[in-house]
Amino acid sequence: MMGLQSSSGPDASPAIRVRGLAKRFEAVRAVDGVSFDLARGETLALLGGNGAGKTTTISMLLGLIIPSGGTIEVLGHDMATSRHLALARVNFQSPYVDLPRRLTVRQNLAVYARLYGVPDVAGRIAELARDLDLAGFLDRPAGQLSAGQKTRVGLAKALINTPEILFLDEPTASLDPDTADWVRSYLERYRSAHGAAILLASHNMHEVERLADRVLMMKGGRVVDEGPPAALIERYGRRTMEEVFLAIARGEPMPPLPEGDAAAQAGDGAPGGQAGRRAAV
Ligand SMILES: Nc1ncnc2c1ncn2[C@@H]1O[C@H](COP(=O)(O)OP(=O)(O)OP(=O)(O)O)[C@@H](O)[C@H]1O
Repeated sequence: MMGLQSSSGPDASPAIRVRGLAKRFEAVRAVDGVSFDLARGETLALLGGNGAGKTTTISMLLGLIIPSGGTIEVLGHDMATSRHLALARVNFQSPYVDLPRRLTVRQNLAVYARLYGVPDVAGRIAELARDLDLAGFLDRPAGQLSAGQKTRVGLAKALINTPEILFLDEPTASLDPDTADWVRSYLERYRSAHGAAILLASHNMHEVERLADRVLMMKGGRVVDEGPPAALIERYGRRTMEEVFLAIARGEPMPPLPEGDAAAQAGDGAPGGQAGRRAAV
C-alpha cells in the first residue's frame, strides 16, 4: 500500500501551497507576489496591519476571489481547475459572516451539515453542542444570540464537516478571557486529534503566540517576514509578538542578520525569507 502514496500525490502534498499569488483591484495591489506553504497539522498565523492583504489572501484560498496571478494548491488540488475537490474538505470561521437570523442554531448547523454531506447530521450536531457548550441555545434563533454565543456557533459551523484545513478569522472575538482560553485549548485538541492544518488571522498577539507554530507578517500585500513566534521575538530583540508586530508595522530598523544567515538567504527565492523581507520593508 505504501507504494500507492507517491511522494508527489495529493496525500503527500502540503495542506496549502501558494506561489506568486497576486490580486489587483484596479490600481491597488492588494496581494503582490505571496508564496508560502502550510504543512498538514501546522498552525500558521497571517499577521499584518489594516489593509495588509490578509483577507484578500484568505478569500483567494477559499475560492471567493479569483487571483490576478500565481497558483494555489489546497490539499493537492489546483484551485483554478478543481476547487470543488478541495473546498469539501476545508471550512472557515469569521465573526463577519452572519448566519440566517430566523433559523435556530440547530437548523443552521443542519443546513451546513447537509451542504457538506455530513453522514450523521444529528449526531455531529450533538457532538459539537457538547464540545462547544451550545446546548443551552441550540433551539434559539441565531439572531437572538450574544456575541460570544455567536462566536461559538460560528466555530461549530466551521467544524461541522471535520475539516482538514480550518481558516480562522479572529476565532475568539467577543469571548471573555476564560471562554477564549477554553476555545484555544479546544482548537489545539482538534488539530492534534485530526492532524488538521489551521490558517489563523488574528490581531490578538497573545493568541498568536499561543496557537501559531509559524507567523507570516504581511505589509502592503507582500510577505515581509516569517518564522515561529519565539524565533521572531528573539530575532527582533523584543519581548512579545505584539512588540514585533509594532516594529514591523511601523517600519522600525531591522535587527542585524544572524551570523551566516545573510549568505544563506541572499537570493533565496523560497517563500518568505529574509531576502524578501529586506526588499519589501
Ligand atoms: N473589493 C475591493 N476593491 C478594491 N480594493 C480592495 C477590495 N478589497 C480589498 N481592497 C484593498 O486591498 C487592500 C488589502 O485589503 P485586505 O482586506 O486584504 O486587508 P487586510 O489585511 O485583511 O486588512 P484588515 O486587517 O483591515 O482586515 C486594501 O488596500 C484594500 O483597500
